[in-house]
Amino acid sequence: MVVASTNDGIDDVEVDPWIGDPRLETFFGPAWPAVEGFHRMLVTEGELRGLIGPREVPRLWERHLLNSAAVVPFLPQRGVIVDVGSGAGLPGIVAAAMLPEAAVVLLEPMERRVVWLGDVVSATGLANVEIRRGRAQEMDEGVADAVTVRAVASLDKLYRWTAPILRAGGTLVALKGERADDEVLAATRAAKETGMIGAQVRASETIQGVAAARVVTAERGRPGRVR
Ligand SMILES: C[S@@+](CC[C@H](N)C(=O)[O-])C[C@H]1O[C@@H](n2cnc3c(N)ncnc32)[C@H](O)[C@@H]1O
Repeated sequence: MVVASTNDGIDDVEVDPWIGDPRLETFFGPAWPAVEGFHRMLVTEGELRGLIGPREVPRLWERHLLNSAAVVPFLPQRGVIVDVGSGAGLPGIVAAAMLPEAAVVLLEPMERRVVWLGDVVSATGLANVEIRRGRAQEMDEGVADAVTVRAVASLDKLYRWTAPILRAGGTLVALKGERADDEVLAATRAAKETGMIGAQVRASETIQGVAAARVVTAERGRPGRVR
């Protein structure tokens, strides 16, 4: 961890080691201006607006923005993606920036966070984002080609909440941590009951040297298909 001493070591400030690293711009490509703008807003306003803790600021790139980018390889280039429990906009804003031809719906029940998401969309100019205030259980049925989710609920709950949102053949893409395999096992019954099939834990790489994210993917079964 990089630490900058601002006052004879009395007031040490942790610095994000990714600041100024050219590999970020290369990795994000055309999405870079929007992702960089989003990062800037999180740094300047994120803590103040209660979206991230102070300790997260120096970890924004690796733990949050690159981690969010890890869902993109499992998402369709076009179609409707619903990000359930967007919060600060993770992974939904990053996915929208990287998939400009997809229509991304950020679903978030908390008013304060909905306002923030609107501010982010205005500031970044992302034209492919719709913000909806509400809970997953209240969302329209069968509308999504994919659902993304990070840090919202256990996988068994996510199956129950998101299977109805997905069209048949649509994919749930859930960022999970170390216990991803255990969660898949624990959700076996919920998978059967909700018609979610083919759950897999995938290691998703972003930039070389960054620990791969663990992503659970599962598909909403098509009627009549053998599981
Ligand atoms: C811990 S935060 C995670 C936010 C963001 N996905 C991230 O990774 O930083 C969980 C978010 O899920 C939202 N949430 C909780 N229950 C929900 C539900 N039933 N449907 C949709 N969102 C929900 C909360 O309001 C909150 O913003």
